[in-house]
Amino acid sequence: MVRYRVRGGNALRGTAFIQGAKNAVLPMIGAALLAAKGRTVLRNVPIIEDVRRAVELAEAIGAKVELHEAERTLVIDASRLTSPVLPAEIARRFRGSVLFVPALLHRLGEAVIEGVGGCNLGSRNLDFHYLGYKRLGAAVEEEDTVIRVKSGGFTGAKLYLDTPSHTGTENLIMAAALGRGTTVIENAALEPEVLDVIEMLTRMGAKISGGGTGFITVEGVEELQAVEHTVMPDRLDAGVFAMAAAITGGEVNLVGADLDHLGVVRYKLEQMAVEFADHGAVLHVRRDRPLRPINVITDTYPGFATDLQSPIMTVACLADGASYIHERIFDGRFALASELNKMGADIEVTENRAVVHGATPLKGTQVTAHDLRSGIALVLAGLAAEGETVIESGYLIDRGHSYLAERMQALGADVVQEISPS
Ligand SMILES: CC(=O)N[C@H]1[C@@H](OP(=O)(O)OP(=O)(O)OC[C@H]2O[C@@H](n3ccc(=O)[nH]c3=O)[C@H](O)[C@@H]2O)O[C@H](CO)[C@@H](O)[C@@H]1O
Ligand SMILES: C=C(OP(=O)(O)O)C(=O)O
Repeated sequence: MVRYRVRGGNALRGTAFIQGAKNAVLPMIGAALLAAKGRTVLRNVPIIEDVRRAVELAEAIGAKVELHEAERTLVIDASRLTSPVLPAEIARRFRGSVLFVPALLHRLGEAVIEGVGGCNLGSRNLDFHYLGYKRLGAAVEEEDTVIRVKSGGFTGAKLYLDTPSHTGTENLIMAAALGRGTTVIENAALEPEVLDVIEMLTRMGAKISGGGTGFITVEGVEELQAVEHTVMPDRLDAGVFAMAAAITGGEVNLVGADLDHLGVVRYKLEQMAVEFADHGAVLHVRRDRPLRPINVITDTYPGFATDLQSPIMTVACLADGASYIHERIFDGRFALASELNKMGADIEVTENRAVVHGATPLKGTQVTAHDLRSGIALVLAGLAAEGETVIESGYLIDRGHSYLAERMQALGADVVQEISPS
């Protein structure tokens, strides 16, 4: 059992190093498995539990993978894949497991999906993925909880997504990249991580155009080569550290954070009284005026990232007045509200809308992380609370944030990770 203990009261000051992006490295591991020869090298890899699970899953299907933690580097040799089965005990522990399907289809002609995990946020459908594979020529069979996809090679087609699914876009690009002919994907995701994956695939030899326009064209090629690629910085990790400075009235330098990647999140934080100054590759963040309340509507990029909705809910607790939050991406992403209420917050939730009545002082207590971002949002609450906040399960936080306690301590926060037998 992993738990975090946080003692509040310190304004964060100093320098934090922003990790590589979880939501870019996971599809990149999937992309590395498309290369039948050579070794892929991924740099700036975040040392998070989801990456550890992805390494285990890649090994379970036959790849040879080395995770060099100190160097934040992955070396992947996918020259021999041996099993099409994505075993439930690993695949159900993270969402990124779904990104291994295209490589299995290209390399082994079959993928057996015993389960896909990820944060529990309400419905997390995969119909766009399966419908897309079918339009490219695959057969999809469902037997109880197991899904079997078979393909004797993909043929280009016109695809569309009802909404711009992040992993759906990445998977259909990877499926089309080694197909025959031209595929067009309409209403494709615009997230910076998707563009970084396209950059890596292009370096591997894929022919992809229209990234970032919502209208992607893929010309299939015969093979893809193993390459070296540096994972982009994690905009969600950067957003969390910016909010940690904001909630404590601190001042931090975020090395590697890219202000443009924050999209609307930047403007919402500015409206709350957070100041940003871009010094090249270092983002300076401070807050020294009272926090103002905010209206947030989550959306796909460049709208307000749903993954930062929980953290900003915590910050809103300390703003004087009512903040309104409308969650539009997931239908079950407000489990945080009742945990914050245990700490003294006053949050009302009606379906996918929340009203945060601030400012309410927060008091440390034992709280539950229901998912990765509600977990990190509770760490933020702990930083601003009186007394000690204990958050379980810390594993969920470690799924997406690397060396959290160490990086928070470097800013003067009292955050400790505790590991005990469960
Ligand atoms: C590993 C990864 O990259 N995870 C991110 C990815 O998740 P993920 O790729 O799973 O999120 P999607 O963009 O696919 O899902 C968003 C919404 O679309 C719906 N949908 C999606 C696919 C589909 O086939 N059918 C369907 O109905 C889902 O139920 C959900 O309500 O994007 C999310 C939204 O930005 C982020 O919160 C996650 O951090
Ligand atoms: C929802 C998230 O992740 P995943 O899709 O990996 O569950 C997240 O990162 O907040």
